Amino acid sequence: MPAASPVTRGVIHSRGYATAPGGGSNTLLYLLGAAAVAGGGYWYYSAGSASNVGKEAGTAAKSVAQAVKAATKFTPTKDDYQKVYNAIADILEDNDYDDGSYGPVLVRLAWHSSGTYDKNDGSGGSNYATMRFPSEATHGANAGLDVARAKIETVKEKFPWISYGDLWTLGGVAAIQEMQGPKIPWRPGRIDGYAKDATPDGRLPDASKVADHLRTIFYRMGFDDHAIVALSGAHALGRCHRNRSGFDGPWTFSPTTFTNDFFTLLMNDKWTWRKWDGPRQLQDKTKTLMMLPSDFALVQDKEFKKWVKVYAADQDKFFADFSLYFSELLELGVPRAQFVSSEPWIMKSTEEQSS
Ligand code: HEM
Repeated sequence: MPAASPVTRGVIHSRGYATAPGGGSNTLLYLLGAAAVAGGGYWYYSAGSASNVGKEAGTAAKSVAQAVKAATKFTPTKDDYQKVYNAIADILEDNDYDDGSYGPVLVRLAWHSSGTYDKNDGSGGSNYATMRFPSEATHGANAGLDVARAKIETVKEKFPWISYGDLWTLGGVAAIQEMQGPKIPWRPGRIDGYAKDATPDGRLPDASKVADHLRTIFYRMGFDDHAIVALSGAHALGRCHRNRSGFDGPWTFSPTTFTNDFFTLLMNDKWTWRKWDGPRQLQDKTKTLMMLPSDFALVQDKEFKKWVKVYAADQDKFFADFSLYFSELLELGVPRAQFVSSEPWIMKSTEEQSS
């Protein structure tokens, strides 16, 4: 257990919003407050996807009215969040998309919406779902995540009371669990912020860079070397897309199942630089799989490599550590007081529910 994780538990980075979304008198107060500024601002209940940016004040006021009505009537319970989880699980599989699942790109959405956190000033993180705003959605690192946001918007339509921050992070949780990964402790409480909360470009890692850069980026979030390696194991899932990052191909032969294959392949395969017209990346001997320069840095750096070896040899250990760090990642930037529960919840997988 990576008990010494540096992401300090219990630190509250309050940004001045005293509300628990989805219910209670705090929420109502917040809603009414927001109604007062609806003309000028963004509203956490309204459909705040990037395409809606700049909607008329009248629409915002209408959304506010609906939200006030909803909030006075409805306080979501854990069961309600489980229903959202199930609805996300329902939209994952699609044989016409990539390797047959939206799971990997939803994991990437959850990670990119959280990994903007800066522990030095408490800005960024999953709280305000600021990737809804063009100023953040257009960051190079977020290329392609419009696909994930549009897909999960179909769930938001069914459960309009959930905040985008909660929805996107729950999307990552559901995707990992449904793709046979570990349980990811999660709890709701994020609220949707405003365009002014959007983070500057450059907070997410650059795949063409190596160990020093990874440390700069992840230490800023409050993570350590151990966490960097564990979290990178998510690259067992999904693939790179030429029209998104410029890189190309999957990391493993089972990109829709969560495994420790990223580490076993990294340790045991022979990786050579691919000769092509794209950005520098490595390929395996079958020329099917790829590694990014930043992935390869994990076996070039002695400290990182220690953990790569551990995870290549022990999938259970990887699952346990990944679960802890991913759960922490998804809570970055959220004031403790906002969470509706003092402890994270374990959401049931669809498999468990059917057995
Ligand atoms: C360590 C630094 C990291 C770098 C430099 C990096 C870089 C990238 C790049 C370039 C892509 C390809 C995007 C595309 O072309 O579609 C990608 C995809 C992905 N990343 Fe990372 N990543 C990092 C860490 C993480 C972490 C911490 C997670 C989650 C815990 C993660 C999860 C994913 C997933 C699941 C995909 C596949 C998305 C898809 O199939 O559409 N990555 N990453």
